[in-house]
Amino acid sequence: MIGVVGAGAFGTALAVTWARAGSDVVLWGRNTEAMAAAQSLRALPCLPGVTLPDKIHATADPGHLDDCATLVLAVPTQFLPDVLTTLPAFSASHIVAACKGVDLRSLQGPTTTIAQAYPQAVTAILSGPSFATDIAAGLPTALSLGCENDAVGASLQAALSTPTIRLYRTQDVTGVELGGALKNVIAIACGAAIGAGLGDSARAALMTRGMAEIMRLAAAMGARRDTLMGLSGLGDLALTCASPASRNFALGMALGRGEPLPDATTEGVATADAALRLATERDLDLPVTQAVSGLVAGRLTVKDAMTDLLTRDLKTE
Ligand SMILES: NC(=O)c1ccc[n+]([C@@H]2O[C@H](COP(=O)([O-])OP(=O)(O)OC[C@H]3O[C@@H](n4cnc5c(N)ncnc54)[C@H](O)[C@@H]3O)[C@@H](O)[C@H]2O)c1
Ligand SMILES: O=P(O)(O)OC[C@H](O)CO
Repeated sequence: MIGVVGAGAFGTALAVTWARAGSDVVLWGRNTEAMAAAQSLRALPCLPGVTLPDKIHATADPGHLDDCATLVLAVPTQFLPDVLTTLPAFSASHIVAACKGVDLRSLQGPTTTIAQAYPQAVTAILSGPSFATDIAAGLPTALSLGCENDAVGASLQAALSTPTIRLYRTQDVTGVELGGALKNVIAIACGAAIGAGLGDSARAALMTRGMAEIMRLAAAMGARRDTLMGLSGLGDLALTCASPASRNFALGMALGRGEPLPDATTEGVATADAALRLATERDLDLPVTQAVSGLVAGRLTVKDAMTDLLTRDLKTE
């Protein structure tokens, strides 16, 4: 049985696809009334029009997660430590993070946070280009599964792949985590460029230089280059920087149009500052990330940010 913690858009979409593929799934959300309604109406408002298969048990009672050998945590990264301390201890042997961010307080990726709470469990990270709505609609998706323990990684890869979700496996957990987290920051930059009318060429430049920043920081933290050139990295960057369906890209577009910050809990907002701190500790320069940090905090306008980026010293590629 698979336990999914977090009945938001992504957790629900994953639960739906695994249930459709034949797994029994416990879908846990913190709101008792909302989860009782989900269990009886077989739907959740975060995924309109999607019917919860019978194999999903929607609940707000964490006791129902006790029998799950595998737990998948699909909550926003900045809330993960709270979720882990609020919930009772579980006996799950495998815990998979499905979050895309770096915790701003600890500067840790989700698997490290989980491993501290559950030292007995093997942790893994599931990330890659995927909109919850696409997964729930049964559209084809390919994701990266990062797990240091390759035997457990292989069993999770088999258990969590479905006819519509294909998982690729790697032991490079850091690379998968950082690829998914840092692409959100670059998506905000690209959205801002498009929202401000700076054009597709500017977006391509930001994607490319943003990818260089992702590689620079990730390599300094021990990630492998080929991981970042894979699904969680280049793949997710391509999706998120090109689609207004991305909350990070849409947030950037709003800022680019001169509107106030729409939602400070969007993953890329906190992760921009976390990435900058990680870079400062390593004496690395991340100019696009720095621009995003200034933009979301209201310290910079898009015009100022572009001027800063364009007037930097000229360099080799
Ligand atoms: N939505 C997508 O298309 C998508 C795709 C891939 C990955 N992700 C990632 O999945 C993660 C979750 O995103 P989502 O889209 O499901 O978000 P969401 O906003 O739809 O849902 C978040 C869930 O977390 C819960 N939550 C929020 N704050 C909480 C708290 N303090 N304590 C306990 N629970 C809390 C909410 O109630 C909700 O159930 C993020 O890291 C996101 O980047 C999302
Ligand atoms: O809506 P976003 O910006 O959180 O993006 C969703 C997924 O991460 C895309 O892979």
